Amino acid sequence: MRQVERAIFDLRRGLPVLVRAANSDVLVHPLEGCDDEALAALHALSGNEPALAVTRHRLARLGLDTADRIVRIPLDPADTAEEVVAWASAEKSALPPEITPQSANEGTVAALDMMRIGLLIPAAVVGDVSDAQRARVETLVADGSILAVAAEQVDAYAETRSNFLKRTSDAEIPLSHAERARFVMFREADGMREHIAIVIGDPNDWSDAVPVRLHSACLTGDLFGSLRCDCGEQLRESVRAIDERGGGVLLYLAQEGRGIGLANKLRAYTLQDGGLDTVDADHVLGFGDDERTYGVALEMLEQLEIERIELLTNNPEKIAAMDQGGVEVVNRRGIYGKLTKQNRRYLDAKAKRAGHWLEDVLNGSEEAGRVTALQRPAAR
Ligand SMILES: Nc1nc2c(ncn2[C@@H]2O[C@H](COP(=O)(O)OP(=O)(O)OP(=O)(O)O)[C@@H](O)[C@H]2O)c(=O)[nH]1
Ligand SMILES: [Zn+2]
Repeated sequence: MRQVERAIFDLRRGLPVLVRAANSDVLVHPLEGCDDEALAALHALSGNEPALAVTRHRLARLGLDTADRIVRIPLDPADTAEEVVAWASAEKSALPPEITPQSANEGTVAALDMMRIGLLIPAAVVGDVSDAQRARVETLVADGSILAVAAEQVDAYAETRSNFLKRTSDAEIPLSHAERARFVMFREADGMREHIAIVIGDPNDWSDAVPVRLHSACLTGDLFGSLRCDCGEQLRESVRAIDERGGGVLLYLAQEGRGIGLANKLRAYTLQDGGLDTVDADHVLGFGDDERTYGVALEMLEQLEIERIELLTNNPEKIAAMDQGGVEVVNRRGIYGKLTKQNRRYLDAKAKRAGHWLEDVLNGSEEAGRVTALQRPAAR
């Protein structure tokens, strides 16, 4: 497991790693930091012509469909790094017609899984190690110049990494909107991410269906009051609403940018400034509509012994995730930020593309910045 974490760390630093797999060992260079020199080095060291590995979301942006999760686009020695980076992440980009994407081998799939876990753009240049180059590559692995990791270790890591949340510490933190608040900190097993449960009030006094907010981190909105989204107001209003309802829990989840990370969210914002909506911008970078999963939230609720909830959300996916995880959503409560000229397009896309219940905000009939008094049954 530690080897996988080291490999992700190297990829984040822009260094190549070797992924060992049954059919072929694969040398991987992350897209970020990929220049002509890196391309040439990968070609020379692997002994094979490199390929560009991308997700099916990215391939769709290039106008091609695939049933595979990850594909490889074969590269030619004449292709420049600039072209390769554009095929992987530029808004307007097309592959030369003679290029046909191929299924990705096991090592390549593992490589892209590491990119996603490391919150990098999910794309890489990869080269299968030839028999002629094997000894040279092994020398570099043996002397520590290149880190090697097994594809099956990556699979195991991706499946179990968020299991076994460790409760690390907690403290009373009176908040302006909820004086009786306790921050309870959890750390994922691999130590990479931390999540916080803000426990409001006394659990003994909570109503049978505990008011709960699952809040995905948004540094720009939560902390700086960005007008591009509604997160900051939703956060503060949730705290106030939970307190008003006799207490409950806000889970502050380390899922910045719907799970793509802050660096990629900023890239997505720049793409949106060029005209794309929030979902299409993520697709351009190779991500799906929403990269979040809620296993961590379910585990936190389990550790807090919460089984029945009133969920503060406008997002049907969150209700579905709780249902599937065995937490009963007895009721849903809408929670809205202010409609601004800067966030209208974002909220509109959330409603149209992801089915969020935001029609009252968008048509102006909902009082801005407040939690609604509406008691809508959970949509199932
Ligand atoms: N990728 C991406 N993420 C964004 C964008 N705008 C906001 N976000 C992120 O979207 C997430 C919003 O999270 P939440 O407030 O939990 O929720 P939601 O899915 O809108 O659902 P509810 O607020 O519960 O209705 C945060 O992680 C933000 O950082 C964007 O344009 N692109
Ligand atoms: Zn936000």
